[in-house]
Amino acid sequence: MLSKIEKLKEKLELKPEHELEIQSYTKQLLSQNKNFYQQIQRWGKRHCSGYLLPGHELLLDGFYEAVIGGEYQENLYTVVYRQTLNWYQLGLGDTDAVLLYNKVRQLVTSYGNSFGYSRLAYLLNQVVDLCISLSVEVRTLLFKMVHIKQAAEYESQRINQVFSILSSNLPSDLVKAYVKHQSWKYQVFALALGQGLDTVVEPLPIESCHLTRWLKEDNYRSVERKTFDALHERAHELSTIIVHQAAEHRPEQVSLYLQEFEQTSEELGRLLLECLEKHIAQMATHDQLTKLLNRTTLEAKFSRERALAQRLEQTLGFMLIDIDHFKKVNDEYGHFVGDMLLVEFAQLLVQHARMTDRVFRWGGEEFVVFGMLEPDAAQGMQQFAERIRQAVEQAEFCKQMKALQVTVSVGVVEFPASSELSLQRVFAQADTLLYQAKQQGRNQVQAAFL
Ligand SMILES: Nc1nc2c(ncn2[C@@H]2O[C@H](COP(=O)(O)OP(=O)(O)OP(=O)(O)O)[C@@H](O)[C@H]2O)c(=O)[nH]1
Repeated sequence: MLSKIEKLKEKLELKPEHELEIQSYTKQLLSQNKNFYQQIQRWGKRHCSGYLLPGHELLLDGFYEAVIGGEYQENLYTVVYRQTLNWYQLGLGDTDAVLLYNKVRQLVTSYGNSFGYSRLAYLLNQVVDLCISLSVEVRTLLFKMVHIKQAAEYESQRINQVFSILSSNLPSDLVKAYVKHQSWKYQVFALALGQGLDTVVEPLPIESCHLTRWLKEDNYRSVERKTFDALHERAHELSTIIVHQAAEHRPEQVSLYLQEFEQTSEELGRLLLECLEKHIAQMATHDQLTKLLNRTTLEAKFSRERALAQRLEQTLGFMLIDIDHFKKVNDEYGHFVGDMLLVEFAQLLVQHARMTDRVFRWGGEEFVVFGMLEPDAAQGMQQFAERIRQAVEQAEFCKQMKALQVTVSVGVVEFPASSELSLQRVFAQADTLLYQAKQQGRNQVQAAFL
């Protein structure tokens, strides 16, 4: 595929043999006068001095070498880019740029003619046409980049605001990754736009990316990792290329890679958003510490389970479990150990529960388990509660820190689903039984059939 500069050269009929011709003239001139680039630069500055603002370079170093040197590949694009950027920063508009290029046109014409090379003057005029076309391209690109940079800045502010409201509920590494990604992007645009930055823009190394860290600890496994990792790696690869190209002032390359970067990050963003939605939905229905269902879902699950049990003419079992003297654990070993114990305790409950049982964290150190009983298992829930009581009694918790042993008190209620008992009623009964268990010395199960 032809590059933009190749296409422009074709349009302007600047052929490879013309470039060779210019090169051979330049060689001749250079052999006659070693300082001729500096000379023409001084000459140019004199001619264009009317446009010169104090302290500002109007025609950059390297510009004449690029124009007169005869090599019109990527380097000319880079030089014209820097030149256009320079004018853009000085506030010169399109008309000023054309006027300046006309000065350059006069300059190269008289330069060619003064050496008696009218053919060179003609060819260099084509090069000036090429520079003007490139400059127009660059200006269009600059406007586009300014626009995208503003959009990225705005997006970054918006994300910061939204996240500062939500962040206490969102995974902080994920939030940091989003914000870092956005601010990196507009810094790259700033770099490509030649704007001075307080800090050096570095590519984003994948190893230190917050997203990588978050993904490692993603408890929800909600992202399809193979696709996600490939996209994520490509985004970081692109960031290295883009920073490099931006520092080298290659706008065509920057915009090309940024386009791919945008597509990649949009796709990444889409996958992450899906994942966040799942996460937020999860937060509404699950306890964040133990990952068990929370009390807000208890009512709905209870009604559903009771309706199913009614259809099947089954008996339901409901138990309320409370860890004995849990306050002591917190007081003696701190909340961190207390939390760890709660997590391990929840895992123990899940391990012992049947597939059909529902396990909830009611709050604090209280848990609820309910489910249908096996048709022929009389007092099934009571036996199950007893098994749990024994398992807890024998278990050691928080082994990494300090092996702890605890006991539980349990209130168990069993009732036929047809009795249409409300959750409140069942819960109150289980709570009374739990209270009795505590009163009678803890580490025991109290049960009733309603
Ligand atoms: N670490 C930790 N502690 C919690 C959490 N939720 C509640 N607690 C603590 O659990 C303790 C419950 O104490 P109490 O209600 O007095 O009950 P207890 O010490 O277990 O005594 P009994 O129930 O009478 O055997 C309080 O100290 C709460 O601060 C939690 O999420 N993490």
